[in-house]
Amino acid sequence: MSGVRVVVMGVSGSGKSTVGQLVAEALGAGFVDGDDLHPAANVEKMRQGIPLTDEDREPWLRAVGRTLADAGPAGMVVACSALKRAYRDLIRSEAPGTFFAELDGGRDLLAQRMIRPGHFMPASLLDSQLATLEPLQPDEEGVRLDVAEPPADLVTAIVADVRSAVR
Ligand SMILES: Nc1ncnc2c1ncn2[C@@H]1O[C@H](COP(=O)(O)OP(=O)(O)OP(=O)(O)O)[C@@H](O)[C@H]1O
Ligand SMILES: O=C(O)[C@H](O)[C@@H](O)[C@H](O)[C@H](O)CO
Repeated sequence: MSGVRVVVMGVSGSGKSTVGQLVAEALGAGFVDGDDLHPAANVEKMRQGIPLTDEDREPWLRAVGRTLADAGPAGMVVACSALKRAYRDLIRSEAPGTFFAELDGGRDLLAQRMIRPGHFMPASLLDSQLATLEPLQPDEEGVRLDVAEPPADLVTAIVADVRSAVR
């Protein structure tokens, strides 16, 4: 039997790695940071300040979906931007039933949170991330939350929603 499948999604700096890890701990599930599944060429492109294309993201999204699908009974949480509806459809095609927790915030707050010494993602890519983002739609299983809230509150809300969705 497969366990819960959760993607914590949002643009760069929205907190998906931070919150995703805590959600995984709270659910007793595994955690993978989607950034670790990117082909090296994608990371290099982002480091150079060049936005990824749909074609760049396709193999990566499949890897995200397979990571969710291959999880054991404990389940899996993946932090993945999953910016477009089509990207989430691709993930769901590999891992049906995936729950998406979207972290949304205003541009200024996100820009502040992208200032992380040593991180490959330059803050200059925030506008293309926001332009690409297609928020979760009403027919998609998931929840949208405001990243101005403290991580612990976001985790409590996501865990409650995931539990009621899989019940
Ligand atoms: N809810 C929050 N409240 C305050 N600070 C937060 C919150 N969530 C994340 N942060 C901080 O914001 C920064 C960005 O968070 P994080 O790296 O988790 O984002 P991300 O979406 O995974 O970004 P990326 O995809 O670019 O790696 C980090 O310094 C993190 O500690
Ligand atoms: O789809 C994308 O453009 C990428 O996944 C980015 O969102 C980054 O990987 C991530 O946010 C790193 O900071």
